[in-house]
Amino acid sequence: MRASLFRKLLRNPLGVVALGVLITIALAGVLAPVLAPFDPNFSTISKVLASPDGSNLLGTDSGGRDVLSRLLYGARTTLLSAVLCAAVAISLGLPAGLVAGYYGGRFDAAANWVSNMVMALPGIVMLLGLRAAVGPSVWLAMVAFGVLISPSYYRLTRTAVQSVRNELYVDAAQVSGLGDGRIIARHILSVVRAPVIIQTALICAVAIAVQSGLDFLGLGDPTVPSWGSMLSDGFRSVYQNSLNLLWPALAIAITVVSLVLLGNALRDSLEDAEKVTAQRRRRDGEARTTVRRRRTQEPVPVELGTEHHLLKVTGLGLGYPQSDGSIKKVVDDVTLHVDRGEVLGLVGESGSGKTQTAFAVLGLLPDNAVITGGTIQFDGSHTVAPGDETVEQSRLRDLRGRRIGYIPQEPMSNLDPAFTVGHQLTRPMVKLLGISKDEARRRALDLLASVGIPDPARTFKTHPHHLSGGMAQRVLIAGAISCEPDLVIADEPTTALDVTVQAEVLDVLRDLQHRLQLGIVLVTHNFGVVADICDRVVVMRNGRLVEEGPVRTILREPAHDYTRELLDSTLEGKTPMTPLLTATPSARVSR
Ligand SMILES: Nc1ncnc2c1ncn2[C@@H]1O[C@H](COP(=O)(O)OP(=O)(O)OP(=O)(O)O)[C@@H](O)[C@H]1O
Repeated sequence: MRASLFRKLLRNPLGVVALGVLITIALAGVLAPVLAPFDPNFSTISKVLASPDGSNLLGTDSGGRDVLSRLLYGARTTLLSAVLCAAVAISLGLPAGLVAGYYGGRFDAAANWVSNMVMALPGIVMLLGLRAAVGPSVWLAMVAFGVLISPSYYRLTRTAVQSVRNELYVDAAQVSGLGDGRIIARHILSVVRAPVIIQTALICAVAIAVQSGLDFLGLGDPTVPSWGSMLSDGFRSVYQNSLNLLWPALAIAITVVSLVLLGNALRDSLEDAEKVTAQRRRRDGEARTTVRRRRTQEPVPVELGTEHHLLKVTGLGLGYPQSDGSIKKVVDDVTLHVDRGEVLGLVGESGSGKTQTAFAVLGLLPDNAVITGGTIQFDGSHTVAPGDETVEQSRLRDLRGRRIGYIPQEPMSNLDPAFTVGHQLTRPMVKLLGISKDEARRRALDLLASVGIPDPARTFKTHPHHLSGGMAQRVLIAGAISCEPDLVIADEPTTALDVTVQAEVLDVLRDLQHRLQLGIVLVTHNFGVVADICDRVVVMRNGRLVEEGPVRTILREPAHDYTRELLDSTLEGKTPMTPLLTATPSARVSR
């Protein structure tokens, strides 16, 4: 929950009143030993059902006990039992919802089953059974009720997590090298916090009603003063002293109504905050992929061949299982390589398999993707070894962020709106490079300057929604190179930007590539971008490699009709951003 949510709540008069009432009741309960004139169980036999007087301000009950004192101590019992119930429900439902929503799979299926089963149990019957089995205990009853109500937290959290786990900024966080634990704590928990707080206000109201109901039925612990037992006592003596029914009923009603009003006010504040975020997200497009997470395994060492490349993809095939049991191949027998200081353009029309190839290198394929053949080697080590059917995440964990950077297509969706630019830039550096926060801050400011951000100090403190698309893309480029990677995969890094900004961003990339001797794989469908920045180009169509060679050769003399068509369609009527010099003789593959 952001600070603005609390500020918005303070602007809601009903929310403020509800919060004030609840704080007052809580204080009354906490200070009961000081405020209460009598012990709540102290009985004056001569003053049974007495009317209010100087010593018993609200009179006495049927046992001659002071009503005011019992009311104050009852606030303690009632509020504590609500807190206990909510704590039990949260500690069971929240972690289970987080894990099930984030990882899915078997845990999700099992947790769903358990949650459905618990929800199907008749709550009151279970509580009555527990009372019969273990005797009257407010606390045990509330623990049991917490367990019974925990599926509501589980479902809420699971749904909230599922709604953000495919956000690109979650992928981007993983690519920047953050572990699942940190991603959950940093990006996911911030999304579920607000709904959980709202839910807690409402659950507390329900818990108070249930606890009072049990005491009213005489099923509670008679030694513990509570509003429910006072209500029961007042009900029995309503004809002798009707006020004894009024006080606990008022206390319960005011507390429950305040909790419900607080929950509603929080929800209104959250909806206001969400409207802003949703507008921003709609503007920036939807998330497109899920990130695969697998168990740890040791990297597989390989014998370095003579043709050692920074990145070497050999005969890569990948596909997706279909309902008839077959596998639809989306990448087939693709072979390519990139060396340090080289920019490889991966070109092809939409759906040609460029992004899938790049995601296989990054290990960002969806869970159901199957590697049908081939290998991927990064700097001599297999990330996809011969015979692998999936990309083993443990082999990429130490590479992503540190040695392989990623610049995504949609800048805004890849920055978490909840955190400042500086926070998002420095966290991976502190974790991956082991440097101090101050050092990371200095580096982040240098990085922002190096990608052409005019006022790095200001941008550092800014939240992403204050940035333009071009600025956000520069921030992501700064993030991608922050840990000095050897290879950067840029997936259509300029597509979402207008033409002038595109040229500026390409300038930044070109400059960094020269200065840092980066190997870059640039995924694009735009030959103009290729002409501007790439050294070599691989043309793909329908998942297969069509043609490969030095960029100038391909642009001047495309060997394949498809390349010519692609060139005609993208360069028609346009002048390449850099003049195409005479082609340098070099090996070229055409298929
Ligand atoms: N999760 C998936 N399940 C099934 N097929 C998929 C999945 N993701 C991608 N594909 C298919 O893989 C093929 C290649 O997609 P890919 O995203 O690599 O294309 P692309 O060349 O990058 O195009 P674009 O520029 O439009 O992203 C497409 O036909 C696409 O429908």
